[in-house]
Amino acid sequence: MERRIITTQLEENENMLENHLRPQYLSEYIGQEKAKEILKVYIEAAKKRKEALDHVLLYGPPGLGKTTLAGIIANEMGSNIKITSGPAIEKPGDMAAILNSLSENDVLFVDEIHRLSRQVEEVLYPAMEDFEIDIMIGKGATARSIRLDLPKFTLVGATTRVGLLTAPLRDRFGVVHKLDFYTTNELVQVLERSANVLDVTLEKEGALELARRSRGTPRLANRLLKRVRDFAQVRYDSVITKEVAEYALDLLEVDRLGLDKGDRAILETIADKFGGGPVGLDTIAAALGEDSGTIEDVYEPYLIQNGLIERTPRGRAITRLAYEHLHRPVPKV
Ligand SMILES: Nc1ncnc2c1ncn2[C@@H]1O[C@H](COP(=O)(O)OP(=O)(O)OP(=O)(O)O)[C@@H](O)[C@H]1O
Repeated sequence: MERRIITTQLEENENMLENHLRPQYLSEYIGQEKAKEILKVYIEAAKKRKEALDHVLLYGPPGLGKTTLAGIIANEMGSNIKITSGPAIEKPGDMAAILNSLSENDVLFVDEIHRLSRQVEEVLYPAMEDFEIDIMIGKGATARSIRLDLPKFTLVGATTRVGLLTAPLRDRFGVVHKLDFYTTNELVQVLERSANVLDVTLEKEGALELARRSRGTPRLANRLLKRVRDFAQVRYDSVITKEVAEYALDLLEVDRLGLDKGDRAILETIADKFGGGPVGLDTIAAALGEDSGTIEDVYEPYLIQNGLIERTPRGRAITRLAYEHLHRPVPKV
């Protein structure tokens, strides 16, 4: 399938924009009230005791603000943050080197932590528990391991697939929190904040239209805002009204539920080629010429969450709501 505007993966050049729009403190972080409340208490307690914060594991779909929250934790603690990711750390020695470079109370953020290899993960166990690492010195028969003390640090791990974490790693986090999709109202606040930073006028109805089509995800809301801003600047005196938002989003083929062409192709394929299902994931993938893992991880969660697709023991089936959304007659059973 072609490149998606609504993909939650970062696009080229988007990093700069993301950093620009990132809230710096808990008070600016919109929504996720439970996570904020818990973190506030833990952060205050750690600061009072002049200790590093307990290790924190954040999980949930991409683009909901895990990286942002890790940065906020460091800011609120008055510490520095080092950022890395599971796939970037290939060898146990790489992890040892990163840990060794930390200073007292630093935050180490490991994105996609479920992708650490077992050997790399094992370096983390004593580091997280006792702030120590074992390092091998020498080779062959003369090799021996020595124990090194580490500064007290806070590991903030993020994952979209918490089920893939091993039990020993998961158990070493003192705080484990799931981030939820944002409500439309919360996304309106995210958009209003971003519009301010980007210096574009966003009318309430325009914000609502964008929020509704952003799949509960701040990253998508910000991306759609940026695209629509381009339209508004070129044609509409830089004001994003409901009409401008609707016009631009329709042109971008992001529909009223936030679905794009790729999502609709999945629903249409199940409807047209497989009588609405149930049909196996691999069959759907083959019919679309798409990878089944991508369908399962990237497309399907939102379609299921919104009641458009059902998972049955015999495969995927589309729902009545999906037929209605596609403007097709619901088949009689
Ligand atoms: N609660 C929030 N309030 C305001 N803006 C937010 C919030 N959460 C996220 N954002 C914005 O959304 C964008 C994406 O957030 P972030 O990169 O933290 O997501 P993520 O969950 O870490 O995604 P990934 O796991 O894919 O890296 C950022 O630009 C950030 O400014």
